[in-house]
Amino acid sequence: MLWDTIKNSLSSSLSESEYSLWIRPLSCVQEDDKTLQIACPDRFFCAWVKERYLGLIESNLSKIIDSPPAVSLTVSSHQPAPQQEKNGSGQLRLPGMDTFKSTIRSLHPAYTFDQFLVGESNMLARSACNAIAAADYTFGNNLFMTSGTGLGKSHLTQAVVHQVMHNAPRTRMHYLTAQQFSAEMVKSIRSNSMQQFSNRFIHGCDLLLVEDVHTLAGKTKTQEELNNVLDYLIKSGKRVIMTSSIPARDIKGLDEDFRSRMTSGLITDIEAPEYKTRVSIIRHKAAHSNLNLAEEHVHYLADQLQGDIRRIESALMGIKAKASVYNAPPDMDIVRSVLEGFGNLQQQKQLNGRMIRDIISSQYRISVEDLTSRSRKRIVSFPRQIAMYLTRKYTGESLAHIGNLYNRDHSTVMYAVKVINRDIAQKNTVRQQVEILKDKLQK
Ligand SMILES: Nc1ncnc2c1ncn2[C@@H]1O[C@H](COP(=O)(O)OP(=O)(O)OP(=O)(O)O)[C@@H](O)[C@H]1O
Repeated sequence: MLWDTIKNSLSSSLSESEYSLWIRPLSCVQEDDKTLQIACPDRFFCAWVKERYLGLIESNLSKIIDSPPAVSLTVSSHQPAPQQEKNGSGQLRLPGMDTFKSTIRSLHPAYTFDQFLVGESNMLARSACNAIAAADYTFGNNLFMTSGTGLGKSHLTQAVVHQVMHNAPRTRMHYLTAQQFSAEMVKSIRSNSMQQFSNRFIHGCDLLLVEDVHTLAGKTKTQEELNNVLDYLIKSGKRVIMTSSIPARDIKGLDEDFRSRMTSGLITDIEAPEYKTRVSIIRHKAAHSNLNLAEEHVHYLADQLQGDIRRIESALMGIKAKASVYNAPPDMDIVRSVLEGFGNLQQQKQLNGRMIRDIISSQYRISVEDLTSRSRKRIVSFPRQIAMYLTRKYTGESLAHIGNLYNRDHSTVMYAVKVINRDIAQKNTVRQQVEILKDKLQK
């Protein structure tokens, strides 16, 4: 009862997506007239709810009860049971019917949800993948995930495969790259077995995961075939995840029908991890490889290595190797000498929020005072939103930090990023302006 009342009031104070994402999956395991025990689906979820929503839940509870609120969060002890055939395939198999086995390209054993560090930059992608793995349709049944290189697309995609193999081993999964799909299709055409090829993906698939779909640019026949497969799978409620290093709207040489089908579900962009997440990634990866790094080194690396997480991994390997050659714990000299090998550090370091603010100020001929003022005039608010969007995209600065540069809070930055993303998708003028500014920043 208490929990229902609190949920009702949260549903009116939070946005629909926030409510569905973070509150709906919670369940109340115990309540009396002054305490609530709430179960979250997993550890990550628990930590997130604790940080973001526990205060809100407690303040709602204190409005209903007289004593100080006592809310505890636990991880649900109810692990999803391995899915049965019915959940896995969505169809019963009759004797004699083709059983279509899964095809799974090789998996990295560490690309699991547990090993994936979460921050604002990848939170939505992680939650959506988790939902798809659990056959939970909160985010729909198909997902298009984009990011720059080394930001976790393959890691998350493989985490889904690992989890499904563990929890619902009878699910018929096809996990492959777009190039592999294309090569297999060509082989089938040559061997006159296109019908079997189509059947395997259309009738023998509960979960399709295709990586690097941007490589299909210009491959008309493969696009046509994959389009048919997607059409069937999406309409029949099967699950699909696709990844691309380029946003779908920017992939050249794509059939428009195919582009629109690929992006008919949730589109999520993983951004470069913000400073706090980089620190967690460095700590986690160092601990995993038995590398003892002082906090000073962790923060130095987080400051220097923005973007591509492979660079962090490579730096840690280098530090470990050098430390073992010198038979000494890593010190700042070792850390620095390893980073010297990462050529464009300097360039990355130069690009920061202040610099972007100055560029926007000169491009739009608006003073920094106006950009940081309370003015909501379009002539000021639009460049400000563009500046926030570009800072988010091209630096690892946190939402709060970017907000500070403009005397705003983190939610204003989130809103700006959302508005500009939407405008880029819908308005040519905005897309062109952003392209021109991106060029300037890259120079
Ligand atoms: N959030 C994260 N937490 C921990 N490790 C991560 C995270 N994101 C990425 N990584 C690690 O970074 C490396 C690169 O990630 P991944 O291969 O998934 O990137 P990608 O986006 O698929 O890149 P590409 O587009 O180049 O294929 C992997 O070793 C992965 O484990």
